[in-house]
Amino acid sequence: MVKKIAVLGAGSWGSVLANLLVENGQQVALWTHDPKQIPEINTQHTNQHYLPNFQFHPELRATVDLNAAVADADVILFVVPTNAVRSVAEQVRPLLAANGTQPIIAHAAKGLERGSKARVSQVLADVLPASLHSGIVVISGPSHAEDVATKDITTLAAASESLAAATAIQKLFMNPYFRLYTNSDVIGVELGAALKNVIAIGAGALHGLGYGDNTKAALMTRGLAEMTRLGVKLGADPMTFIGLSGVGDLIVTCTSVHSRNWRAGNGLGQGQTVQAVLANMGMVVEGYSTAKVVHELAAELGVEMPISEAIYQVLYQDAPIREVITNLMQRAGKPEFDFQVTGLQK
Ligand SMILES: NC(=O)C1=CN([C@@H]2O[C@H](COP(=O)(O)OP(=O)(O)OC[C@H]3O[C@@H](n4cnc5c(N)ncnc54)[C@H](OP(=O)(O)O)[C@@H]3O)[C@@H](O)[C@H]2O)C=CC1
Ligand SMILES: O=C(CO)COP(=O)(O)O
Repeated sequence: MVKKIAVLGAGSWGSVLANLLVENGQQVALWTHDPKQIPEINTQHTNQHYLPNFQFHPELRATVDLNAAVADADVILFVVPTNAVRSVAEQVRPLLAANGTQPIIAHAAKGLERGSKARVSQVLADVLPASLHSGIVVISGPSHAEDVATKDITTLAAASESLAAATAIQKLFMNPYFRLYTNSDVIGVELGAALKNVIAIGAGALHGLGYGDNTKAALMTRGLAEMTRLGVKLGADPMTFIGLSGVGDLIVTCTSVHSRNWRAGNGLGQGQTVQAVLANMGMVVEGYSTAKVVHELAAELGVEMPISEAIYQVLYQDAPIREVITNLMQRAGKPEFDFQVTGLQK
């Protein structure tokens, strides 16, 4: 059955997901807060700033009318940057009450909110009616918009406390090149997605500085160890970090030129300033604000996250990258595994 879906956010990921849903035969309203995008998306069927040289399905429609987008929607999918989710949800809340609808709430944002340190589903639960909370679905995994646009085979997790809601989202998105797996570990999936962006900035920086493959593998593997350490402390299942939203997304973000986080790091490695790389990206670099939240959480919870902390020092304290790498390598020796991997029997 055709579902009505409101996709909120017409950046690179929102417009590609909306386009995919149209191709899957769904009725989609792509909401943007920027009226300048409407003629381009609806008439030329492009979104050149966010997705150069890509032609959308002619039936994809964008709107600035949030009420029209969410009225009677079966699903509302938030795809704005993490730090914009709260303000968009606050605009949606009164519209839901006025329309008396009970849509599935989903999101595809990858970060931790500045200030509150909340995961995105926690932000949504903070703002939206309690009757919708248990059905919030997170979709996340190794998935650059640029590759999905060209129908590269892509796999994601659809995580929710409600298997019914996760399965409904899975069905809407699945097609011959896009495959979703349900997952009940919302905490782990959201943390994997958010924390890998910080590590990806580090991977880009190593590339920019000319480090080789051994160093990049070391960063990813030890980065994953500390992502898992913080995740477990916050209630995630450690197994989630070897899944799509952990190792999967870490690989794609730490190795792809499409990654905004990797490109930001690469610019830093080549000697650009933080301000310059952020200003020139023209798209969100989630790992920048998440690095600060991770710094705060790690200190608060007493979790050792040396790589994320080094990246924080580069981003916020002007620490020279080579110096933080030297400091990391001079740390005392330690065992490889310092946490218990549950669920695995000897
Ligand atoms: N790009 C990708 O490949 C993927 C991205 N993601 C995640 O999806 C989320 C969105 O990323 P992405 O699409 O890349 O981001 P972009 O920077 O490409 O686009 C963000 C969009 O959100 C809009 N926006 C920003 N602030 C607000 C606001 N306060 N109210 C309404 N709209 C707003 C922007 O509008 P404006 O043009 O006015 O700035 C823009 O249209 C991020 O959390 C990202 O990590 C996840 C998987 C893949
Ligand atoms: O999460 C992503 C790919 O899975 C997108 O990463 P970037 O935001 O770094 O482009």
